[in-house]
Amino acid sequence: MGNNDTFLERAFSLYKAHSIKDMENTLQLVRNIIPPLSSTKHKGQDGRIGVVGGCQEYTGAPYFAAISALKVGADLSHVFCASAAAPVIKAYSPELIVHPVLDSPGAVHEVEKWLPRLHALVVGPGLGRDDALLDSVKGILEASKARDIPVVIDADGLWLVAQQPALIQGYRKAVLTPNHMEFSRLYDAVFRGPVDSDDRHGSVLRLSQALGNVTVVQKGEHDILSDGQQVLVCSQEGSSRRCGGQGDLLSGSLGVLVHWALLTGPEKTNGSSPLLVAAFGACSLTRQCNHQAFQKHGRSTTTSDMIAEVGTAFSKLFET
Ligand SMILES: NC(=O)C1=CN([C@@H]2O[C@H](COP(=O)(O)OP(=O)(O)OC[C@H]3O[C@@H](n4cnc5c(N)ncnc54)[C@H](O)[C@@H]3O)[C@@H](O)[C@H]2O)[C@@H](O)CC1
Ligand SMILES: Nc1ncnc2c1ncn2[C@@H]1O[C@H](COP(=O)(O)OP(=O)(O)OP(=O)(O)O)[C@@H](O)[C@H]1O
Ligand SMILES: [Mg+2]
Repeated sequence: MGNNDTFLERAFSLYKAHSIKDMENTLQLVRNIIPPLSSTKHKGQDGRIGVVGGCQEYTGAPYFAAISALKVGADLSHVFCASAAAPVIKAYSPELIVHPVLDSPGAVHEVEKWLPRLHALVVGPGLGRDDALLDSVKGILEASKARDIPVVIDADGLWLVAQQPALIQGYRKAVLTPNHMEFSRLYDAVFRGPVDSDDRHGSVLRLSQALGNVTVVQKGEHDILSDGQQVLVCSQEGSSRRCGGQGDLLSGSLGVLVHWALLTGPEKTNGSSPLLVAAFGACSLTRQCNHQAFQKHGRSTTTSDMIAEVGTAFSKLFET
């Protein structure tokens, strides 16, 4: 019995040491995709990101995503939202460019006009599930694919994808960031059966493969990421505090990192998919923000406290 305990402890610490080494290797790849700060660059070069989301009920989520993109290092951050949400989001922040277009009849055209000027779209935070709005978002996704623009799909954007997986099937520049519920919903929609909760790695791998190698990030106690070939695990230490909005910080950050990763290309990511490396970066960053904010605020930590940590968390992880 005693021997067995020692064996298990050793096996566990070996596993832990191995995974810490893996994490460190992958963090190094994230560092490789970060563009240097330079006085010769013009505004916009480090990223122009669009967030599609925000409706009468939810204004926090698109704000969190869009401000996170800026704090990570994008130069410009746009929000395309329903008209009722726009004044609220504008009032949170003078830093965001807010377009009250999503519930207008010409929504797809209004967003399409901006697409040539955007490097990546984050679709879903605070979008809601109104059919007319979702129908416009379907058109926006199709227009983005036609222009080869990378898309991060989160929250109610994943609700739409679960209704119509064909929308992103085979689109290699899509990253899906489901939480526990959103993952089950997607899995069930694609495989017509429940997730095997004992095999999270296999489930994420299979879902990515079935969707034609879109990148899937299953958030949870450990984040499991796959592009249908590799599976990565992000166990960066966070905290036990699970306030709403942490996922929005993740998807907004990922919008910028996806753009940077695609600019850099696979030569600098050691053969791993640039999108997978970007996703690992966003997961590590979100969890590190959570960790730092919790050190200061404990149980009262909120997503705004985490956003205040983005700069120092980023330096600690990626600029040391
Ligand atoms: N301040 C805001 O405006 C916020 C708005 N949000 C928006 O709210 C809308 C709905 O998002 P939801 O995430 O609630 O999506 P869902 O409506 O799919 O609900 C997810 C449910 O799953 C539960 N859950 C989460 N993790 C679980 C786990 N490990 N095991 C069991 N249950 C679990 C949650 O409590 C929640 O009730 C989206 O538009 C989203 O962007 C959220 O982003 C939170 C912040
Ligand atoms: N049990 C956990 N322990 C540590 N970190 C976690 C845990 N669960 C989730 N996280 C982290 O919190 C972040 C958001 O994940 P979460 O599952 O809360 O997303 P979400 O439900 O989409 O959030 P939101 O409220 O913004 O919609 C991710 O970075 C994830 O790694
Ligand atoms: Mg969410």
